Amino acid sequence: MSKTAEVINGKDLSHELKMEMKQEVAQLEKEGIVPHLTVVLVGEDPASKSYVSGKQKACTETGMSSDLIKLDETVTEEELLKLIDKLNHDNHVHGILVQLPLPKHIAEQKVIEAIDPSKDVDGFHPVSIGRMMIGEDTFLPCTPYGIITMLKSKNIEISGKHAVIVGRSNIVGKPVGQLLLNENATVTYCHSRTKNLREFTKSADILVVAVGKPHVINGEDVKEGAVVIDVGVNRIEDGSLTGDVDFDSAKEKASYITPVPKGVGPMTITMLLKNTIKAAKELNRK
Ligand SMILES: NC(=O)C1=CN([C@@H]2O[C@H](COP(=O)(O)OP(=O)(O)OC[C@H]3O[C@@H](n4cnc5c(N)ncnc54)[C@H](OP(=O)(O)O)[C@@H]3O)[C@@H](O)[C@H]2O)C=CC1
Ligand SMILES: Nc1nc(=O)c2c([nH]1)NC[C@@H]1CN(c3ccc(C(=O)N[C@@H](CCC(=O)O)C(=O)O)cc3)C=[N+]21
Repeated sequence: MSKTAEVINGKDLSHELKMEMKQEVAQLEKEGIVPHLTVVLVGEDPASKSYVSGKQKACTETGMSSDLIKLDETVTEEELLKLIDKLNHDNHVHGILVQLPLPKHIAEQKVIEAIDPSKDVDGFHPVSIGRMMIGEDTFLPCTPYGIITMLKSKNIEISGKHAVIVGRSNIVGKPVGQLLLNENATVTYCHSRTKNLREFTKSADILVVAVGKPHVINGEDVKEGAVVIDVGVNRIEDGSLTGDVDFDSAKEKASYITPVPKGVGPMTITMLLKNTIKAAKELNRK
C-alpha cells in the first residue's frame, strides 16, 4: 500500500516568499526605489477583475506600489497601444501587465509586443520568450516560474526526469516545458490532438496539467510516485474552484501534488511581484 502524496501548498510558499520580498522592498525604499506595477484591465469580466485585485493586494502586502488602469470594453486597439507607449516611457512604472484575455477586436499579440521588454513582468514578449529559450537571464513567465519554484522548494529532482506537459499554450504549457528542459528534464508535450494521452501521462515522473477542463486527469492516468502539478483553474456549477486533476484519486498515486485552489495560482501572483522587483532594480541600474 503506497502512502498518499505530500501536498505542495502554493499559498503557504507564497506567504514565505512575500515576507522575504517585503524585506527586499524595504531595503530598496531606503535607496529611494519603490517597485511599481501598472495593471491594465479592459472590460468587466468578473474572473479578470478578481485576479487583478489579487495582484494588487499582493503588491500592498509586500510594500510595493501598484495602480490599475480600467478601460472600457469598447476601447480601440490604437488607444490601448497609445497607453502602453505612454507607460513604456513613464520612469515611475517598472512593470506593465495587460490582463488577458482581451476583447476580440484587439490583437492580443500586437499588444504584448508593444510592451517594452524591460517592463515585461508577465514574460510574454517574444524577446523574453527567446531569452528564456536560450537560457539567458530574463523575466520568466509567472506561472511556469512559480511551478519551478514549487518543485525546488521541495528539492524535487528535475534533471533526467521525464516531464510530461498536457497543454501547449504560449503562457503556460510551452514555457513550463522549456523551463523543465532548461533544468535537464526530458520533456514530452501533449495536447488536444495527442493520441493515447494516458500512455504518455502514465510514463511521467513530473506531470504538469494545463488544459482548462475539470478533472481531465485522474489517479488512473498517474504513475506511482509521480509529481503532479495542476495548473487548471475551473469554476464549476456550485461556484467553487477545481483543477484539471481529480485531486482525491491522483493523490493516492502521486508522491507530491499541488491542490486547486492554494496551489499554482497564488504562486503566479508571487512570481509577478518577483519580476516587478527585478524590473525596478534593473531600471535603476541603467
Ligand atoms: N494557476 C494559474 O496561475 C493559471 C491558471 N491557468 C489555467 O490553466 C488552464 C490552462 O490555461 P491556458 O494554458 O491558458 O489554456 P489554453 O486554452 O490556451 O490551452 C489549453 C491547452 O490544452 C489542450 N487541450 C484541450 N483539451 C485537451 C484534452 N482533452 N486533452 C489534452 N489536451 C487538451 C489544448 O490543445 P490544443 O493546443 O491542441 O488546442 C491547449 O494546448 C486553465 O484552466 C486556466 O484557467 C492559466 C494561467 C495561469
Ligand atoms: N496578463 C496576464 N497575466 C496572467 O498571469 C494571467 C492573465 N493575464 N490572465 C488570466 C490568467 C490566470 N491567472 C491566475 C492568477 C492567479 C490565480 C489564483 O490566485 N488563484 C487562486 C484562487 C483565486 C480565487 O479564489 O479566485 C488559487 O488557485 O488558489 C489564478 C489564475 C493569471 N493569469
